[in-house]
Amino acid sequence: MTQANDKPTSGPFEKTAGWLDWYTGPSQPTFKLPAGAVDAHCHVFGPGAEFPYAPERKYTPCDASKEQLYALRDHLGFARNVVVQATCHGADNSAMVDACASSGGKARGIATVKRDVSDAELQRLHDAGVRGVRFNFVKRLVDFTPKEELLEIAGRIAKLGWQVVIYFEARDLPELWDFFTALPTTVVVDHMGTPDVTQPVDGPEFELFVKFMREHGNVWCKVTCPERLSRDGSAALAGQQDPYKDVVPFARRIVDTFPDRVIWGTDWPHPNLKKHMPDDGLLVDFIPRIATTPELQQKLLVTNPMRLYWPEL
Ligand SMILES: O=C(O)/C=C(\CC(=O)C(=O)O)C(=O)O
Repeated sequence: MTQANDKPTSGPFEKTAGWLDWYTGPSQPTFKLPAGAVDAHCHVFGPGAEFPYAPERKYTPCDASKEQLYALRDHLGFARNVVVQATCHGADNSAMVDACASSGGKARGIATVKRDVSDAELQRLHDAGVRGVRFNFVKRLVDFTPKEELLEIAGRIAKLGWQVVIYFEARDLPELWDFFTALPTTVVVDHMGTPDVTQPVDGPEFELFVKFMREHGNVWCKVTCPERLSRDGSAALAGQQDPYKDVVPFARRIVDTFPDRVIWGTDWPHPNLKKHMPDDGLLVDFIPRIATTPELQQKLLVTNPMRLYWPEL
């Protein structure tokens, strides 16, 4: 049986130089997740031998299979996953769809689609558990797609009741504002809009993000990725119970201000981290530092993601 500490493999592909593999042997979290908790942002990679990486990809990861993801889910104490299509698979959603389809209803997916996707394919994705598309504006990950093409896709998926997940860098929010605020769906922002956490939490950059959420009730936020955003050097490793201190004020502000529009996820297998790979057990222990009461934790981990991804339950 696959365990959460199985070793990563890379199949027929050669990993990007300097690639950090996901952490094996994650610790048992001290924080006990509420029953029914959802890991609302994670990925599967390949395995490349079965689901080849896309020719247009900007990085080649180590494999991170559905079995390994679900072993981690069980180890950490989550009940469900939302599997987000990663750019290394381009618009070929096969690995993500396969993960959802074989989860016994415990996983939903976020896909990448192109303008030429057929209605039949959208319906097939829906039937497999897909509930949204991701628009990625992070320049190191994707080539530019014209906004009118994305708006056309958003209009079509809105009819299925899907959401749009947006991934962008904070400095690009002013330029993307008009486009984001024109989206006709629920909009879910990855990683708090990737703030520069060396700036003040009430400085102009993060104020703009808070204004974006305050003025647009359809905008939700993943308070994820302290390990990606942190600049203070304290990692969730070796039993460290107080890592990523510089990210805490940002995440806590969003959770306190918009408790009904926040969700959380591991971001396993943590693509493209450069300095360290976190122990996912310790990442779970980060949650009570940003959602500081049982009520906030219940909303963040259960009520909110269930409303977004399993509204029928
Ligand atoms: O886990 C994430 O969200 C982050 C990624 C990879 C990614 O999103 C992708 O490949 O689509 C990143 O910042 O490199």
